[in-house]
Amino acid sequence: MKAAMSLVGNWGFISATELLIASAILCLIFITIRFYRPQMPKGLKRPPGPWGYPLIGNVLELGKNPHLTMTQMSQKHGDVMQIQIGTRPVLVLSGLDTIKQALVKQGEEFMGRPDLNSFRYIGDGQSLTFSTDSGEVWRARRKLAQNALKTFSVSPSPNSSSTCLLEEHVSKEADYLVMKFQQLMEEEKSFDPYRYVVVSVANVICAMCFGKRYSHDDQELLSMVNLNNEFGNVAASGNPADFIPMLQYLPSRTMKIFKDLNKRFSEFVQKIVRDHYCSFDKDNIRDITDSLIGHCQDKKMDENAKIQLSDQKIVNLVNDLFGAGFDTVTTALSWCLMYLVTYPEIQRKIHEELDHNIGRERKPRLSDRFRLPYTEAFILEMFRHSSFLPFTIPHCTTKDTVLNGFYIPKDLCVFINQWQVNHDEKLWKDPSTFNPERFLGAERTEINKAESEKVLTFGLGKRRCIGESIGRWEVFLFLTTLVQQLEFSVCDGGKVDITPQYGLTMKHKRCERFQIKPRGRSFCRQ
Ligand code: HEM
Repeated sequence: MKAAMSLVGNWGFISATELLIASAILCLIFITIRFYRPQMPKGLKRPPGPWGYPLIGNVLELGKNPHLTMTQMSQKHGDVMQIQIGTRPVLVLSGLDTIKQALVKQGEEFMGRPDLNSFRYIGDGQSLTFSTDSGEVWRARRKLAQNALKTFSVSPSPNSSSTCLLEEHVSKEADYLVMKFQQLMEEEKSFDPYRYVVVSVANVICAMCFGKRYSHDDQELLSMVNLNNEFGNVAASGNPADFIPMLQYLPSRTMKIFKDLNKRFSEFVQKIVRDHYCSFDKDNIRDITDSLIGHCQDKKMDENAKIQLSDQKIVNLVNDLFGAGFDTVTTALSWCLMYLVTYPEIQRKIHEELDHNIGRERKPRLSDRFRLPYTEAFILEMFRHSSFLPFTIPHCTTKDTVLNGFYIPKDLCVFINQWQVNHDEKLWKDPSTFNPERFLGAERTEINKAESEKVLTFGLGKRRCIGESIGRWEVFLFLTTLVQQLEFSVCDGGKVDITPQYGLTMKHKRCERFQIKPRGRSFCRQ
């Protein structure tokens, strides 16, 4: 996700003066709040949780891997736990049943987004994903985005034998990657695949949003990819003003960089939308944006202003889809490659399955998913084991409610610990072992649906990822095309480091020692 903002992180960059002023004021507020704590409704309890310090709350305990610490804390305090990050109380939900109860059964109550300082700068506060709006306008915009994704992905491909546009774009990019990796092997003898995967995935989104594929050396595309990575790096260090709101009034270097990057990203998207506006399915989008405008704007507004607003919504839409759709898919694919080289035996089984069911002559297609259960199981296990989105995007409550007998007030920030669910010993045998077979049915010829549905990667309920199908399909098609034609390893049989580095999307350490061996006939385009 573009806004790879970590929930907490390295707070070492607050200056001593910032800290002193804020401490003094906040100690006072803290004491006042403790003294005048609101009364609990009768018969209900406050969620349990660890005791925190004034001003910083539990920040020190959370350390460098908050998903692991919160998992440990939840073992002591339970699936509904309240912690304090800075001055902000945060409800942390663990356990698949509790999370389903909150996000699905009580979906309306847990669907909000918190008013975090950083979120206000993403897409000028108009983002579908991050804005605090979860009412009528948000619903219309989510629908618009879902329709746009459908139009851009599953529509039949007019110019090729592919079954849909998505298959055509991914297949083309995956072919290019095979060719690029072969060329890198010849010229450099080893390479870092991430640098090339990221551009290919960005290209798929570009093709879907703008109907245009960029060359891998295109400066415009490369600058956007770099911008997004820079954004991820800054955001991964965490923004203290999100959790100590008072800090937003003090000058902050992180916030300045954050605003600047957001502005540059928006300008980039606006430029490409202007350049490629003619390739949008405007009638479809305008129909929906018109009804959206009807909800939120004065109906007497003149036509020009309506069109402008419509275009503005398209900019926001592209901003949302681009941001959400390319970092996630790139990260998933690069985790797949890491697991392939870490477990050569598993890679061999995927090769066997591909050879047996597709051969090496025909290109893999999306419809092959059901013929390749082991490969599908591998992808599921990658999602589960890496849990590279350890938390969903933060939620917040839209009204006072009760969960598992605990009183939960309106506007409380809620973290959903996906990592905990994916490593819960009550749900998984040996959760720390990477074992795709856990997802195969008794016959080993199909995926065990009940097991696969326990993996939590795309969130649940009203805020569930709208790009889930596209994300899964992209990962499948990129992976099968690469693995059908190439065998991956690292130089000298070396090991790679697959320890996740904390962030909203957790990455592994980059590895420049990848090697490939071609596996027979290749049908790459030159
Ligand atoms: C492997 C790929 C992907 C993963 C793991 C993933 C995961 C997620 C997660 C965890 C959320 C937050 C859910 C929540 O807050 O409860 C999310 C939201 C979202 N995702 Fe994805 N995603 C992926 C790919 C995509 C793609 C390809 C697109 C679009 C092109 C997309 C668009 C979105 C949008 C727009 C939201 C915000 C939904 C809302 O707030 O209503 N995602 N995704």
